[in-house]
Amino acid sequence: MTSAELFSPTRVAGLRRAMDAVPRLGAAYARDRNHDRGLGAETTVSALSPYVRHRLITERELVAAVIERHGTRAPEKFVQEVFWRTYWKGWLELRPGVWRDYNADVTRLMDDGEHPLPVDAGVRERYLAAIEGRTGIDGFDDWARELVADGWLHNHVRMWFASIWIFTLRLPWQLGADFFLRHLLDGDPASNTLSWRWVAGLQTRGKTYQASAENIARYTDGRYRPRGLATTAEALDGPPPPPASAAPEPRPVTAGRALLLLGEDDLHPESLPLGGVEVVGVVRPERGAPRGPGGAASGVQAFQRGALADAGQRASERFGCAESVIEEVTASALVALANEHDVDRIVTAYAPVGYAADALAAARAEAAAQGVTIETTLRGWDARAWPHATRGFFPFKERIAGLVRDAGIGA
Ligand SMILES: Cc1cc2nc3c(=O)[nH]c(=O)nc-3n(C[C@H](O)[C@H](O)[C@H](O)COP(=O)(O)OP(=O)(O)OC[C@H]3O[C@@H](n4cnc5c(N)ncnc54)[C@H](O)[C@@H]3O)c2cc1C
Repeated sequence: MTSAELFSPTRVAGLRRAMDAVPRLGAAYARDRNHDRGLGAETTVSALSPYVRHRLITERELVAAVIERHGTRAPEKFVQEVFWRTYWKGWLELRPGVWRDYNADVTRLMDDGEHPLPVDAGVRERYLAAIEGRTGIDGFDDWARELVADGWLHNHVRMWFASIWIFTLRLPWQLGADFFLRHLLDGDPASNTLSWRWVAGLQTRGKTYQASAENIARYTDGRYRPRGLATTAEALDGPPPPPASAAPEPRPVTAGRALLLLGEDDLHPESLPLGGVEVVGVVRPERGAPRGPGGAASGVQAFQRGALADAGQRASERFGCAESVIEEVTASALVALANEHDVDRIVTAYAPVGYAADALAAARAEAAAQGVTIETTLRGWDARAWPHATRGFFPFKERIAGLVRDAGIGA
């Protein structure tokens, strides 16, 4: 099956998958989630990440659905996993320099060809063997091919893959993160970059993740038992993470007529906090953000485009106005549409650190110079959680029950 058959890029498809998954996301999830049984009926996890990543389904509605079904105790593990996503997003939001450094590293390590390859000839050979599934390492080669074909991997597989990439194949972690980001339908600047850093021992300083043949055999129900894996996993060297900056403040958007711009990070415009905004037109880019110098894989591009189109249609129905499609987010395209609709304001969901936010920031500065303001609106879910992503996940975890309550869930 192709990624398009496995993951249809619509909210309805996401909701259907969620309805099937929710009964399994209580005690069964806590017990079985580390086993990789692949995608399909036997999956031990939700496989909802492409939908959650683009907010075709919001974290809030997913957590609310599992708590409504199971109560608060049984789905604790699942709720925590959803909050890992929120935590990583907050952590990177408070330290955008880590994202800039990662991008600079990828640019430095790759040549500037149409299909970029590592500059270093020795790395290039091993890199190609790894991404084409030709290393001879049991499991790893199948996972590389699965990632390219399906656009999704189980969490445990991602951990083993990253660990083997870094400690057995001795490839730069940034190139593995880039390979993941370009091929995962859920490819996310925060969850991906910071998980790779975590495996490498850069995130929790000195603490690495070491894949072992026994662990892989156990959690793949004996399907794989790779030989020759690195027997040590010494943390990589790197600068300590910068101190946390201030979290973005939620500000009410100015009431009145405005265009609503959709972005691929938040595709549930129906639940955006829009206060007194009167949406007079919906704007969406035709394609999603690039995902690195090599661009997003074709399956990812198709998912991004489909998800944007799905949200555009819903928004246009919800707000009762026409939708305009622009090629990509640029000031010239947005200012022209603002003039056409006789408005000087465009409202959009807050774009978290990543490629889409970079494009938005550039367009915002240029549009302002031409008299069109782009205002962002931050969801309460992020606004309440991100300020707590200053240290490790464990202190953050203590806040989860309160954050769930503050989101009005289980009340
Ligand atoms: C090296 C590596 C790279 C990763 N890259 C990404 C990425 O680019 N995008 C991404 O969304 N996740 C990433 N993850 C986290 C995690 O593997 C996926 O979110 C998860 O496998 C998605 O499958 P699921 O929907 O079945 O998750 P479930 O177990 O069903 O969890 C439900 C939801 O919680 C969130 N979630 C669960 N586990 C994590 C986690 N460890 N970190 C962050 N969020 C989590 C996801 O939104 C997920 O859809 C990465 C993990 C590793 C180890």
